[in-house]
Amino acid sequence: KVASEEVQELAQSEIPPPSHWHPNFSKFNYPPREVPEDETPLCCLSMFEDLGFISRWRIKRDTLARFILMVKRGYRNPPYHNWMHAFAVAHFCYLCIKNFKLNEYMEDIELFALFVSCLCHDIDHRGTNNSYQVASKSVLAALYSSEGAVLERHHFAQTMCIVNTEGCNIYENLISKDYQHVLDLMRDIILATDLAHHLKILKNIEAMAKDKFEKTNLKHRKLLLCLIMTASDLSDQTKPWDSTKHIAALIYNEFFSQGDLEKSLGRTPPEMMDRERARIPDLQIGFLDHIALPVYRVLQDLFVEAKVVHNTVKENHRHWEKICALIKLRRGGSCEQMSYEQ
Ligand SMILES: COc1ccc(Cl)c(-c2nnc3c(C)nc4ccc(C(=O)NCC(C)C)cc4n23)c1
Ligand SMILES: [Mg+2]
Ligand SMILES: [Zn+2]
Repeated sequence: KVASEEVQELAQSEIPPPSHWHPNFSKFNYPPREVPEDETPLCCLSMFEDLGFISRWRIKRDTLARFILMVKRGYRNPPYHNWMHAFAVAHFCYLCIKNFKLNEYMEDIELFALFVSCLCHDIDHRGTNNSYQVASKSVLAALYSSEGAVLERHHFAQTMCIVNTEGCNIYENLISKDYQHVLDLMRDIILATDLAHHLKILKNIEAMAKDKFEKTNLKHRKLLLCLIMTASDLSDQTKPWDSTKHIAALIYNEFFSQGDLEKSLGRTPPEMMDRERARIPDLQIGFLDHIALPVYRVLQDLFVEAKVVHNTVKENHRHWEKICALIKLRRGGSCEQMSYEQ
């Protein structure tokens, strides 16, 4: 599924240092979506190299090149859940590993599994959510609906297909104990990207942040892996307003397309997916209040370096509040759908 010339070209390219991409590439305010899509595979190599994974895990260059290109090819092109989302998620994870010095909190193999899971966590996403899989009786629902986390199980299954593809197994030089461990870790981490799972363990994460984090405590390390995964998955909210506003447009473009599909099935979509009923600023304020802010608040409780990240999310929340106030003001006048230009 990936042309060998493309693999050879990537495998033989010199791996640029992080500064090649931007002076702030390793800082939290750098927006990874600025990297041109056709340069993202080489940028992934820069991150693998900078994190020391290539030498630590004896990854062959052409295997890594083929793996990255296969993962990139494994994504479809819905408005939001495409390769650039996965690349942005992996970049935020890279920032956390470097800026929080996660190697002092986690084992090397856990960080390796986490970073690779970020790249793979939404593979073959169709732009529709778990409840739509069940409602539409999709093949994925037939396969996985009894256990829940339908999409996430599929993302993991697709990832395993790539790992098991000739010439793509980046884990081929791990000793067998580590090999099994890294696959188990990827399964747990990718399944943890289901927001329902995150909401289930958030209290435990907050309790862990109140206590002293114990590196020797496997439960603490598992909770931290899930927290960094979710914080990375939502990290578009930690970037400057212009980027966040653009992401909201992509997300609701995807949500409203699902709503249209649900209507064509004769069903009533939830309000947030119904283009006739959704009020995006209100929905975004709700998402930030109930999902995003608690994630970056507890991240800041654990890592003082996350303060700047939490502050940016709060600033984006204020932007949505201002838009809401403007709409209410205007509603006094005409109620035309206004553009959210700030
Ligand atoms: C971590 O897994 C996911 C999976 C899918 C998505 Cl789209 C997201 C995600 N990433 N950014 C966003 C933004 C900016 N707004 C969102 C508004 C609502 C929801 C949503 O699913 N609400 C359902 C309720 C049961 C929580 C998700 C949103 N979201 C994250
Ligand atoms: Mg997902
Ligand atoms: Zn995602």
